Amino acid sequence: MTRRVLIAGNWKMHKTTAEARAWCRAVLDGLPDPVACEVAVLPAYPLLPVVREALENSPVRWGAQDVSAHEEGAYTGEVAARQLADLGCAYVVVGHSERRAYWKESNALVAAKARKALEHGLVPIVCVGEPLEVREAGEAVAFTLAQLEGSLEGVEAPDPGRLVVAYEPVWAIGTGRTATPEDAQEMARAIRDWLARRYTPEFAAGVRVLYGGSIKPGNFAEILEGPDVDGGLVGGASLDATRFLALATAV
Ligand SMILES: O=C[C@H](O)COP(=O)(O)O
Repeated sequence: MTRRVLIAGNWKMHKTTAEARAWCRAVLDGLPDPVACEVAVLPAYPLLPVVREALENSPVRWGAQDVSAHEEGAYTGEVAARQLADLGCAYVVVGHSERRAYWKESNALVAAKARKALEHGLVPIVCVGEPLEVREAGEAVAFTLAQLEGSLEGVEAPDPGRLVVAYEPVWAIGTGRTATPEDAQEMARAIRDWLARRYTPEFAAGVRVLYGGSIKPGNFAEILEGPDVDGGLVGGASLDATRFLALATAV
């Protein structure tokens, strides 16, 4: 099964509405036609209407960085999957390591968010990855697969195109230190093998597995050489439209 490379830019807590508009304009102006990969941007919630307005009817899709596990109601500060769907979101990140670390999100909560996203037609980008001490202890694969198992508890995607897994080693996020292409491929392969056991080999063959952690134009092409690595979840290098475009053209 062919899997289309996905480059998703996670802006995290950056940009104003004016900056978001300028980024969208610059990316649309610079994007090759046709573009060889799928491109998406994941802004903070308040920027979604602006991004939607700028990107509607373009090849660039958009999504959110988190979602509530609740349907709707008295949950101050939460944003519902149906609200994201209403804003035209295609994707939503769940279980980013920053949310796991700073808001103590558990695997069970991440799985509930992924299920809620799917209920509303959003594609969850389920993030997993080990901290440095786990990698140094040689336990990275076992740790990450256990995290994945918990984060996909009860998650049944209707087809493989409706689920994305992002491997983001915690020690590589925002540090300038990237996993080697071999390490990224080893983990992506292990994730796919696990998906084949948990779902079916056909399903696993269609799920996109992204790498994330200090991706930049200079290292992306070699990371993508891993046959099981299907794209990138990009933080810092997605903020600047020119650098982001350089990633899209590296594919
Ligand atoms: O979601 C994106 C990741 O956290 C990677 O961030 P980074 O590219 O700034 O290391």
